[in-house]
Formats: sequence, C-alpha cells, structure tokens
Amino acid sequence: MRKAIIAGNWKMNKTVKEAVAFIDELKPLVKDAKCDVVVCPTFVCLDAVLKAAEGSNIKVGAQNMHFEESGAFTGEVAPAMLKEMGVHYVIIGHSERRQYFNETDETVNKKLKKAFEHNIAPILCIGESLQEREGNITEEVLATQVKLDLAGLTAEQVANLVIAYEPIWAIGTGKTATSEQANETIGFIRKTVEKIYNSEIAEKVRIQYGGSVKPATIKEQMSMSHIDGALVGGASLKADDFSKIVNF
Ligand SMILES: O=C(CO)COP(=O)(O)O
Repeated sequence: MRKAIIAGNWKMNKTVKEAVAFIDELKPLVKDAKCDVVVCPTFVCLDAVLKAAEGSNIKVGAQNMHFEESGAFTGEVAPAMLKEMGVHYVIIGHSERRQYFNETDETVNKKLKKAFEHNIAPILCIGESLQEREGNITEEVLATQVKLDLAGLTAEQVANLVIAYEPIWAIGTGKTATSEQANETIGFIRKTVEKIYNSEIAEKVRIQYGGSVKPATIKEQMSMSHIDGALVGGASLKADDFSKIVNF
C-alpha cells in the first residue's frame, strides 16, 4: 500500500512573514493527516518555514535546485545547501521551469541523480501540453519524459521517487483532467516504469496528480487506484483550502 502524499507548490508567492503565518495556521488543521504533508516555498522562505514547521508533521520542499555541487552559477542553489537546512523534498522539472527557464530532460535527469546523492527526496514533474493531448501523442510524450528523466537511476531510487503527473493544460486554468483521465494516464506512467524496471518498483513509486486540484475535487481523485496524492498550486496558498485537501 502506497502512502498518499499531498504537496503544496507555492510557486513565486508569499513573503517570509506570510509564509510563517501560513504554517502557524496550517499546523493544527493538518495534525491528524493520514498522508505525508509537504509545503514547497521559495528559497528565501525555506529557513523560516522549516523553523515554523518544527515538531509538526509538515515537511518542507524546495521548488528547484542546481545539479552542480558549487561554483560560478549566479542565482542558483546547490543540493548541499538545501540538505544542511533540513529540506526533505525538492520539486524537479516543473513545467514552468521547463517552459520559462530552459529546463530539459537532460538537466532534470542530472538534478534527480544529485537529489538522491544528497538524500533529498525528489518530486519529478512530467506532463503533456494541450497540443500534444489533442494530437493524441500524450503517451509518447510521457513515455519519453519518463525514459529520459529516469535514465541511469537505480531501481531502489525509483522506488523512493515521487512523480507528479501535471497536464500543462490543467495548471492554473481551472480545467482539471477528469479523475478517470488522470487515473488512466497515471496508470500508463506506472506501466512505463514497470517496462523500464519491474512490477515491484512500479507498485512502489508514488504518483501524484497536479492541475487545478481543489477541496471539491480531491476526494474523487484520491479514490482512484493509481493516484497517490496531489501537487497543488493555487489552492495550496490558503491554509483552510490546503488543509481540506490534505484531510481528503
Ligand atoms: O502546477 C501546479 C502544481 O505544481 C498546479 O497548479 P494549480 O493547482 O494552480 O493548477
């Protein structure tokens, strides 16, 4: 049985003060959650959020990191810096990073390897565009992403991986994939992992759905056989909404 994981991706939102106030409000609301609870603030809020979340069941993730250990990479953050702070998770390859910051399957793959090397749990984002879905190439696109992004990862690493299936056309648009659509596609991703590794690993990898997840949609989504959680954008910014999702 896979443990569900609900993560909030705050994207470029919340100042340090706002972030701390959010955690203070969220803590009592999610203290009995049955799933893993994760919030992913911006780099500048990580320290304050880690401190505010101390002693609670809320884990903290970063939204990105570089694949090099250190050096002349102005504006970037290295894995060891996150690990030393106590960061548990890191989102890798979000579609916004792929779209606006030239993230490729090659850099995603390097980052995944680095995250595992530093014992930070990666949440790998994959997903197809509207054009790709309408062109009936969703499965090819996802299979290619899985193959390239996971290249060279060990079976043990993949068993501990979280994958977030986020159809790009459902992000921030209010258009959710239907639960059946999401389940079917996530089932396909699991099959792809099985083909590359084996059925045992495919059964272990946790796969979230992401894209306009709301308190009103989560119950049905979590009732689906392949959906192990959610990566939540907009609805993770209000403690009340996010707690309702966490306590699905
Ligand atoms: O991109 C997302 C999470 O990473 C989804 O964002 P929304 O929930 O705002 O659609």
